[in-house]
Amino acid sequence: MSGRTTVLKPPEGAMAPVRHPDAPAPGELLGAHYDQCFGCGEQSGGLRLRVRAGEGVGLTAEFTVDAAHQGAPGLAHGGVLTAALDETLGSLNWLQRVIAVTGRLETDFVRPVPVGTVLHLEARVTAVHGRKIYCAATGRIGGPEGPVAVRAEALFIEVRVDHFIKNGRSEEINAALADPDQVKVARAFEVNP
Ligand SMILES: CCCCCCCCCCCCCCCC(=O)SCCNC(=O)CCNC(=O)[C@H](O)C(C)(C)COP(=O)(O)OP(=O)(O)OC[C@H]1O[C@@H](n2cnc3c(N)ncnc32)[C@H](O)[C@@H]1OP(=O)(O)O
Repeated sequence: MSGRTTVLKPPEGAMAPVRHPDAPAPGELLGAHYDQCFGCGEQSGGLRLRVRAGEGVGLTAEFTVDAAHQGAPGLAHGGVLTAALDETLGSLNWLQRVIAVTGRLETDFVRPVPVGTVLHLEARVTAVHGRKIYCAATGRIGGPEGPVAVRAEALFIEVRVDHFIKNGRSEEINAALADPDQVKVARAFEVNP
């Protein structure tokens, strides 16, 4: 796509993404990866994104823009829309059973998105090269087949659980480590990839 930085173009030798055999079935709702997550958790003012597994290494998500998400009066803030794209793209990792963080994310804002709108998101991994995961997403308004309002391309980088343990504030890390279910998911990805 014109205007994109070259780092978002998969290099020669990049591979097609592989859906993990234990990935959630198409149509299955993916739960929050962390209940305090701004994107998929339940906290007030958050995005409360609902993500469903799709076919291949793809998925869909819905984000309802509410008054807490405004930039201009009655319109969604661009950074909030980018966060919705980021969260949707990050959820793709669950289909590959890897843990990865956003390295680069480029967003096109095509149409303004009014408060009250349901943003219908769709994302897919396009290529993988070593730890680098290339992916793309769109957000449509007026229905899943409606016009594109936002779109993004991104590069995620695979990391180990240690990335969070080393860098996260100890208060939240200790609470997460004390929650066996949360850690079980993260460990399962690493021990049994
Ligand atoms: C108890 C705990 C439970 C935890 C349970 C799991 C929870 C799972 C939560 C997931 C959450 C998701 C939420 C939504 C997604 C976010 O929003 S994630 C948050 C936003 N992102 C970040 O905070 C990332 C901050 N950045 C970093 O930490 C580091 O820069 C990175 C990305 C880990 C890379 O550092 P690194 O591992 O040292 O990698 P490095 O060797 O520099 O680079 C590797 C390759 O990537 C390329 N690369 C790296 N950065 C970039 C970049 N910015 N642009 C272009 N290329 C890049 C390099 O050029 C290199 O390429 P090659 O030489 O291999 O061709």
